[in-house]
Amino acid sequence: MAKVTILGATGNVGVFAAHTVSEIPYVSDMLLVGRPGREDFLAGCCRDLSDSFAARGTDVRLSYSTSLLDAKDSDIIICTAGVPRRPGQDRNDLAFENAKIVAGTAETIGRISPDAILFLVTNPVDVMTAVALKYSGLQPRQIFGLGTHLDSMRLKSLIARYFRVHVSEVHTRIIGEHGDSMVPLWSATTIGGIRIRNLPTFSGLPAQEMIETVRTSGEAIIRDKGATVYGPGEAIATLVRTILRDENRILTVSSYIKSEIHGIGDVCIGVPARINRDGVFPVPLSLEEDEVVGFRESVKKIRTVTADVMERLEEAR
Ligand SMILES: NC(=O)C1=CN([C@@H]2O[C@H](COP(=O)(O)OP(=O)(O)OC[C@H]3O[C@@H](n4cnc5c(N)ncnc54)[C@H](O)[C@@H]3O)[C@@H](O)[C@H]2O)C=CC1
Ligand SMILES: O=C([O-])CC(=O)C(=O)O
Repeated sequence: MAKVTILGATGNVGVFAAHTVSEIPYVSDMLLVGRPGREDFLAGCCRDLSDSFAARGTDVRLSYSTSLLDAKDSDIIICTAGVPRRPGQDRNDLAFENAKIVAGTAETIGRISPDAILFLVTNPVDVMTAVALKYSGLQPRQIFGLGTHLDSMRLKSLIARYFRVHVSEVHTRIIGEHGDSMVPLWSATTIGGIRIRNLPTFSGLPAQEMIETVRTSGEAIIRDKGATVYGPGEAIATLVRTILRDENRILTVSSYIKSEIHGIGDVCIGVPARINRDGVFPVPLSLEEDEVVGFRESVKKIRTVTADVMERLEEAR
């Protein structure tokens, strides 16, 4: 049984993640952490969630706090704390402001919960994963970000609809930045176990259009309804379940790579990783030529933003 803590629990993503994560049978304790001044909202969330537990027969000890120190002894800490982008902004525009929040948070977590797995959702998520890794002092296997998992799910859904098959028949991945430079792996995309490129209908697939839809998906949802909630909330629960049930699933998350992909490394970025109770382990893989080129570009971009943020953080401290 496990204790899961959600930081930023008064936010759009945090509130819904509390609901999805509480459904996982291995979760015995859930702590919602918000900022001082938000006690009434947090208390209300706990009461509201408890009602849903009664309705569905869930047995989770639920509590809230405005002190990060109560996250002590957590098995998994999910960080959704930070500012979201507004319409017209890029995720990278949030980098420094959110890095300040994540760096301080990670330092405390490294001290009070050295065995925890720290799961970053805050954007820009690849950069936040690197900041958390540096400031927490935890092992790379203990730190990961939602990365391109949600993008991969968005593409999976578009492909399933195009071919009129159940989503479970589609396997696909997007690697690289959770952002504009993301790279779809058509070489690793299958439908019913058959490589998508071997299907006669592949030639008619509007691949570029699909990727553009995925790239702009978050922006479009934010423009229309203010925040992306259900997609990230369910994706968060999938990852928490994978860890707690020790499933060894291979999901595409932001993780520190040394040189696993064509010798490219020393960066936190979206890559396929084996995920289990011990954490997150990037899977070495070979890509096709055009995919390597795209991945290198994406790594270069993330490295630049990360280096800039790290430098500014050091100056500000
Ligand atoms: N990686 C991904 O796929 C996704 C990432 N996100 C990111 O998650 C983050 C949260 O998004 P929303 O819940 O929509 O935002 P929100 O504004 O609804 O909630 C933000 C939460 O962070 C807390 N917070 C803000 N500033 C803080 C500070 N200085 N110290 C401590 N806590 C602070 C707020 O109190 C609130 O609980 C954003 O950075 C957003 O871009 C959101 C959706 C998907
Ligand atoms: O687009 C955003 O800012 C939120 C996010 O990362 C997503 O839903 O993919």
